[in-house]
Amino acid sequence: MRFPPLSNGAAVSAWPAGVARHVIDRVDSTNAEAMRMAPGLSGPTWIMARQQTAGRGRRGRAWTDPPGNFAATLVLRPHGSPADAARLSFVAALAVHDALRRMCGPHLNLALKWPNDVLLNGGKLAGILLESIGSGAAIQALAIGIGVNLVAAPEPGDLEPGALRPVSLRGETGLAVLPDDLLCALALSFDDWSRQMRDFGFAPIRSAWLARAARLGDTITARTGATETTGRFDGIDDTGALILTGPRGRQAIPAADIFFAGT
Ligand SMILES: O=C(O)CCCC[C@@H]1SC[C@@H]2NC(=O)N[C@@H]21
Repeated sequence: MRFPPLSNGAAVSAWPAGVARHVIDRVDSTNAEAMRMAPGLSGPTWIMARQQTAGRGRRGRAWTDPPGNFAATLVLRPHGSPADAARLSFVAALAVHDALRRMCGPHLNLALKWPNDVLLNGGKLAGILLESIGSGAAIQALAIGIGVNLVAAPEPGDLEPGALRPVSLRGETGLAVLPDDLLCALALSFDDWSRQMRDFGFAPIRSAWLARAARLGDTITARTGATETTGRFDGIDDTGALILTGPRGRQAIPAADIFFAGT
């Protein structure tokens, strides 16, 4: 099937073999729908909604997306360990980055922010939320939810103090990318990167992610609950934890929100 070239980002028609897709007009959250559908799915499936009424973000935050923005969830039955499942968030961030570059061109000023945001011109363009059915060694299904502000970004006043400026692709560049086209590009890109991880492990994912990382080598702050750690951002380890080097030496931080000075 060929999508008509309605956007000024390149239209994408190919779709990875063995992967299903469901497109829904309106749903509470594609991640919630993924959890409901997972028991009946026979293989990897992308669920995309044209509108979400109760989109969810990381750490219990809400995620708003009007029609025209991208909201989709990939449901997988992960074969590896729970740690491998967590590493798929880096695969997803790389896939979003590369799909947008492929559609919009190499000059699109994209970067990745740990753990898995995609930035455009330094503002937050896309977020990723991993949720699972089952836990530990018994993960039955993994939902990788991806939201991209293609046409509109939330008002900064609706966000928590210190949150990165939200941006949209259209607002920053004037480019129009259709959610259906991005879904195809993203599904292909995710397929490529997840094969890399299956065949060669996390090392190539880690290096590709670091090559696209924002503020590598800069001083940043990681906040987990009431605990704040400030230090030099020295990369990620082989579990995907953030490496910060500060007055207390080198620390690996498995989960946090990070803040850049001056944003
Ligand atoms: O807080 C974040 O940065 C993560 C946002 C993830 C939003 C996406 S939109 C598609 C999927 N469905 C949801 O309810 N959330 C994710």
